[in-house]
Amino acid sequence: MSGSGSLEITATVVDRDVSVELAVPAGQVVAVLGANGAGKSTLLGLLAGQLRPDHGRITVDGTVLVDTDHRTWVPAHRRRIGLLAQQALLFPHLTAAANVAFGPRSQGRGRTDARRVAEHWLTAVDAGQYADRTPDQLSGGQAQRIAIARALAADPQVLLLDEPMAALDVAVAPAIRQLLRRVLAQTPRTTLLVTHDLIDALTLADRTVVVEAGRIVEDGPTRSVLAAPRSAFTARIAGVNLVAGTWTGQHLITGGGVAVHGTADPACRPGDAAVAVFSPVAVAVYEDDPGGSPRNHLPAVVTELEPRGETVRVHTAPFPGTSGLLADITVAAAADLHLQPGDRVRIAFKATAVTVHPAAR
Ligand SMILES: Nc1ncnc2c1ncn2[C@@H]1O[C@H](COP(=O)(O)OP(=O)(O)OP(=O)(O)O)[C@@H](O)[C@H]1O
Repeated sequence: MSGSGSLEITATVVDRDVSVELAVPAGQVVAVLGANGAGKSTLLGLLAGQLRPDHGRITVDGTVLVDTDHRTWVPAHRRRIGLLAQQALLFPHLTAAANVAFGPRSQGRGRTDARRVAEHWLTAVDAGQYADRTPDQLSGGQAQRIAIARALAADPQVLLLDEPMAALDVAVAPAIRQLLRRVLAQTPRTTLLVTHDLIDALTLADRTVVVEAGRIVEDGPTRSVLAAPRSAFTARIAGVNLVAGTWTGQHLITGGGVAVHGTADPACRPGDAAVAVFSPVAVAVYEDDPGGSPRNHLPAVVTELEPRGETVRVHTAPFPGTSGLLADITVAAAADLHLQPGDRVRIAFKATAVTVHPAAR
């Protein structure tokens, strides 16, 4: 299998007011975040060949797929770009195995060879037992596994995932997320993942771009974008506390030796890079050691007090593993503590308010 390719796109779609420019090195997984109507699907549609830009150029590994200046247009079926949508969209009359073998067959592989590729990917997505079922005999989660196998069996240079967990039952989504994480780690593949879910971005993506009103307005390592949001959209979904470290089996430990206790995603294994996520609302601020000793309490230095209506957001100084923690406390509590930037405080948060997730590479 030849694997992934580097991607470059510059494109404008005038009537949608979308104008994007993005370069993705081979093998990188990029989360694409943005509000409804921001232009995420338009970006995927341009790459998949469902939509023509008014102006633009798209290349994969230097091969030109679209170039409006030279009237170059490679149709969707001749691009090695796989698209996985919210719905599995399997061919209803074909078995799961035949659905997965479809890509290799249409690329000219023989029946036996295509069948072998299909078996490999069905096993990779833990769906070997469904090989002979037709889509009407599969649950939503099972069908999405088959759709992932079908997308990967075609060995795309670029994989486009359009909210692949959004249509699934909340109970099934974590298993599919874990599966995507596993298959993307086994064979690095240039991937664009459209999602509304912070945890998808944190656990699957090396890099996050945020689209707002048809433009890419933020671009950077996922944790930095989420920890220091600059656009209104990211501020709404992010503004969370993130602490990066290593999962020991009992807790997360930062590079500086700070332990954070929380509920770990079952995919976390001892020794793995991990990230603890918790809301500023769950964080309390004390002058001294809090009594009753919540599991997590740390020394911190106040850097900024940000009034937010009924609450005050307390920003604290960075330490290894985090760009600084946030605490949302009441105005009365902030007044009682006489908080000032530069104050040394203790911050505390319950382990039950913290979730720990495997971190993207
Ligand atoms: N088929 C279409 N024809 C014309 N305009 C469209 C079409 N689809 C989307 N648009 C417009 O293009 C802009 C970008 O929409 P797009 O669907 O790419 O956003 P999105 O970020 O994917 O949103 P969502 O999260 O709701 O899927 C919006 O202004 C939208 O109204």
